[in-house]
Amino acid sequence: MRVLEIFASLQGEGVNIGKPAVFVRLAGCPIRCAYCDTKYSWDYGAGVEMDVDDVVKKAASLGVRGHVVVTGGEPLIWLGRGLEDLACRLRKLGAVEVETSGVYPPSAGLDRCVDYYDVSPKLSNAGVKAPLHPFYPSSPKAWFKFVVRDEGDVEEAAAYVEARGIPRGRVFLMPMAETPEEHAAVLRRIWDAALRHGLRVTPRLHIAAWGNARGR
Ligand SMILES: C[S@@+](CC[C@H](N)C(=O)[O-])C[C@H]1O[C@@H](n2cnc3c(N)ncnc32)[C@H](O)[C@@H]1O
Ligand SMILES: Nc1nc2[nH]cc(C(=O)O)c2c(=O)[nH]1
Ligand code: SF4
Ligand SMILES: [Mg+2]
Repeated sequence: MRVLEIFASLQGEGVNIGKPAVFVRLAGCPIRCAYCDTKYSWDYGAGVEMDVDDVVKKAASLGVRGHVVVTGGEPLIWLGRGLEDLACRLRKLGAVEVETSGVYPPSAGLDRCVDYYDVSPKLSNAGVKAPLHPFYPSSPKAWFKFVVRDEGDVEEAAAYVEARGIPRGRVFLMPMAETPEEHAAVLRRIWDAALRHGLRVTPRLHIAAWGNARGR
């Protein structure tokens, strides 16, 4: 598989926010959201070719235990091409969380080895067609992060959750931001709308601390 980076950091977003974790970022994404903060991951040939063995060895060598995040790009493009084996073997380091757009359902083999799906369904602010697969609203392992930049986006997220039967207790709103300044400004802009709709907000810890720096 093509691997962009393997690093240790704090999980910056979502249900596992704040946990020390090893991140494995796989290359390739066909979805191409307007706001994507990881555009360098889109190219299928980005990064370096590594076999699962080497990825697990490198991840283990960072010394962090307890939590692993597999992200991208869109990591599920690697279904049937090493992703299942990778997730199952990373589990010896800790709980496995997969960051995904939710467009592709997991295989049974992947689902066996994933502890959390951190799903980020795409609203109109992404400017792309990326329908959420119905697997996720009914998976007890799925949590949802909606990227929002203003009150209109919060309204759209609330309607989306209602329409797809996504359990509200598994939903977060997340500010669209790549700098600490934007992050604070967007939080202030969505704050009251989140309250009105009774939806939980996740900050982006790494953005607040470092901006959109690679390896953080
Ligand atoms: C780079 S994506 C990789 C995983 C997968 N492709 C996805 O979209 O969920 C990781 C997370 O970053 C979020 N994200 C990307 N760009 C962002 C931005 N500018 N502001 C806030 N969140 C962003 C995505 O929505 C997703 O939750
Ligand atoms: N600290 C940190 N937490 C993250 N959670 C999800 C990330 C991602 O890019 O998928 C990410 C990231 O890039 N950095
Ligand atoms: S699906 Fe994820 S990686 Fe792909 S463009 Fe959207 S935010 Fe970026
Ligand atoms: Mg990121």
